Amino acid sequence: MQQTRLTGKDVAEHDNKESCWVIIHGKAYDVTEFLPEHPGGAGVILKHAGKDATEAFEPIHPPDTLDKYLDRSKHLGGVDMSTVIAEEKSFDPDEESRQQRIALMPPLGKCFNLHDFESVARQVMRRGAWAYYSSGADDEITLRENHSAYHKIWFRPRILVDVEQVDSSTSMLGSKCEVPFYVTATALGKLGHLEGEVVLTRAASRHGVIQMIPTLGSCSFDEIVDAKRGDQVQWLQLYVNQDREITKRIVQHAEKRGCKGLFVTVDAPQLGRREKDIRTRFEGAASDVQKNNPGAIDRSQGAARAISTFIDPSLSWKDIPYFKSITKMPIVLKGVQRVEDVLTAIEHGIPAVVLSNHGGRQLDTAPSAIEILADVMPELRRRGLQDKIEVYVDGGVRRATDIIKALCLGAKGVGIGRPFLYAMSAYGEPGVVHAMQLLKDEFEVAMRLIGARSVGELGPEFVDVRGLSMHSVPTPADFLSSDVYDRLVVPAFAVK
Ligand SMILES: Cc1cc2c(cc1C)[n+](S(=O)(=O)[O-])c1c(=O)[nH]c(=O)nc-1n2C[C@H](O)[C@H](O)[C@H](O)COP(=O)(O)O
Repeated sequence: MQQTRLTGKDVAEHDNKESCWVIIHGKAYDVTEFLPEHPGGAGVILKHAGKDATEAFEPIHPPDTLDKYLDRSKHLGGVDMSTVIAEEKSFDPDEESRQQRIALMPPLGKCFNLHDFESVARQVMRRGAWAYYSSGADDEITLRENHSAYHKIWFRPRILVDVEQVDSSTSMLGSKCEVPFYVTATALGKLGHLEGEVVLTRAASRHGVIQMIPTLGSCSFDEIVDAKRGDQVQWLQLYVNQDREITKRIVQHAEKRGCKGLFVTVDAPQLGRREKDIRTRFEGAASDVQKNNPGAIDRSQGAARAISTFIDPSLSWKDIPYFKSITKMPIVLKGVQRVEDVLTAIEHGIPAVVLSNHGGRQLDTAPSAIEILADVMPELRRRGLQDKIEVYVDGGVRRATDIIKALCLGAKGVGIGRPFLYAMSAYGEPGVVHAMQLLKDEFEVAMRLIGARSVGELGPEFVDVRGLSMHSVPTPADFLSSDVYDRLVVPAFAVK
């Protein structure tokens, strides 16, 4: 018997803290009891109480979230959407000018490097989305050091080597790949593009690039795996949940779906304070709540805090045997930041680490990954341990020369985050495909010019790192990346 469908009026009657219903994708849900548990605070839900909340829900939560985490008794059934009164969209001058910029944006062919995508994305993305993607922690010193550290390394090019054939292929975690870089895990892909992470999946498959699937994707894990083509390699990035049963379920499902590596993020017992994200979200959420309820400012500390309260801060070396007991996938520690921890990882039988500071989004004034790499590899060689572990780096990689410097210093591969997000947000899948092609083209030229024919030929003799550990030394003016850098701001005064 056809279940009677609710009307918009039925739902609209439940528009408060005592009884809060919302509509998501044409179905009604009673989220009253969930309000105090919502990581993003009750305010963001109450703003949509009694209404269609699909637009706000979409970029932050994979479609299967409610099926997975909201008790079935709270699923109220379908809503006759013809009876739902669409919310009046108040005039948003920001959105108006954003649409004008989109109409005037440069064609994709005018993007010649990864910075170009950052520059365009900053103009055409919604403010909150840009803030979430671009932000680093605190003063964003590490965010900027990640890229400028590469400018403290100089090449020692070799001449009169036959470089007619250049081969960029390599292997990472035992998987063959066309290029020595991969798409690293970045959350909330639908903030930048309606389709979210599957755009990165499809683009990566075009170039034989490995994709690391984020725990906090906007797309569900299965949507991202279903989007892969052929024998495309995917890894899983894991934020460890305080509920180890949930973690076990996620990991074993990823292994069953063919993931070739488990990247446990270890630099985020709590997500960092990214003030651009907080400032944008705070303005959005708090101003409304403050107006009608000054006492209860919405405490959503930006999207980052809103999505990460499940992460287990008690994670420690003691948990390594647990991970080995629940999966056969190689276990990689992502976010290692000192030599001693690489050595401890080897002692625990960990096959690979990612030297990373989370793109400068966690501990500000943590060193760049490339600087740590320059410490780690000589120490591993000194102890005869260089073949015991694969070392990856990520953070601030914007040129193929950055990738080559990392390979020369002993990295097995390089993760890239924001550039592919910006390319996706500004130009969709064609943008990401173009960004990857630009990197490939740059790689071929740079390899020829330093006199190397394959990734295997690269070594420390090709680089001079004497300037790397001097933090105060001014690096050459890097106009392109400083021009696209979105400076931090201070609180704005009201306009009379
Ligand atoms: C840019 C970005 C990075 C995130 C990211 C989201 C964004 C928008 N998120 S976050 O929401 O929690 O911070 C993740 C994440 O889900 N998990 C993770 O391990 N790293 C996350 N990272 C870090 C990422 O995996 C790389 O370490 C970092 O992006 C490399 O720096 P670049 O962006 O400069 O390439």
